[in-house]
Amino acid sequence: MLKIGEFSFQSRLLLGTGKFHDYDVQKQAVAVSEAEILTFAVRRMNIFEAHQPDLLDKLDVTKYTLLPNTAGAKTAEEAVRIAKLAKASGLCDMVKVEVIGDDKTLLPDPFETFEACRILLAEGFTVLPYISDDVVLAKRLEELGVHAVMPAAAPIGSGRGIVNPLNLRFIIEQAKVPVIVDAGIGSPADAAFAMELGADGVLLNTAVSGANDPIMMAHAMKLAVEAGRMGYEAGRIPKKRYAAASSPLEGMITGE
Ligand SMILES: CC(=O)[C@@H](O)[C@H](O)COP(=O)(O)O
Repeated sequence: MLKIGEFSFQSRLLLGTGKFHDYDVQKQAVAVSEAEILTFAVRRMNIFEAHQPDLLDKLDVTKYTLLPNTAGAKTAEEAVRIAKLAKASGLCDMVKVEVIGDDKTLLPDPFETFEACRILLAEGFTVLPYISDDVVLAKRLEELGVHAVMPAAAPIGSGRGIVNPLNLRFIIEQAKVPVIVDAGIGSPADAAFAMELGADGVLLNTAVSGANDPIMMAHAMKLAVEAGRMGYEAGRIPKKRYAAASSPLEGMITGE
């Protein structure tokens, strides 16, 4: 069970709704993923600007928890404004805080992200900041009171997978709130690896929407997240330098 603030979920896979070429494919991909949390960029929606499309048009939104995100914000003030607009539109008051600090890498601005989180927490939002895999920032945000942290595996849309597993592991080990690995996941193996590291969930978009078969990939991601989690809970064997026989002659049950 994934618990974020007051909310509880069976699924540990969070899905982005953008960049699908076809809304029917998006709908089917969302369904087979069995994701319960869907995120979308408020600024790309017609609630923000009338000419924008409705990314959720084909989806039965009553079946999901909608996680508005503040993509497109470059300052704390913009992120707060977007979050408030989403809330005023009757959407969930859980918000993914995304404040981009660099246009080329789309990496988040830690200072503006922190400030946006401070303001939104004071206003009663359930706050999930998207951050780099910065161990100290994750800690500071937790102390501030955020409800989850969302460190990037790699830059958004890069599909590079987990570039710094050690940092993610440090973030996970110290965390007292859920850690959801967000952005840069390229394949089911990446998603399973994040879960095996001990992440509480994975958020991804491009790996599914950009796949040759987004519906099959959504299914694969669901299985990968479940398998990774089970592997983590089961406890993997330690890595050894040398071989250890699979059928040793001594020290095992003999049947006598
Ligand atoms: C949809 C969303 O919130 C993205 O900003 C998110 O970070 C996913 O990134 P990928 O597209 O790399 O999975």
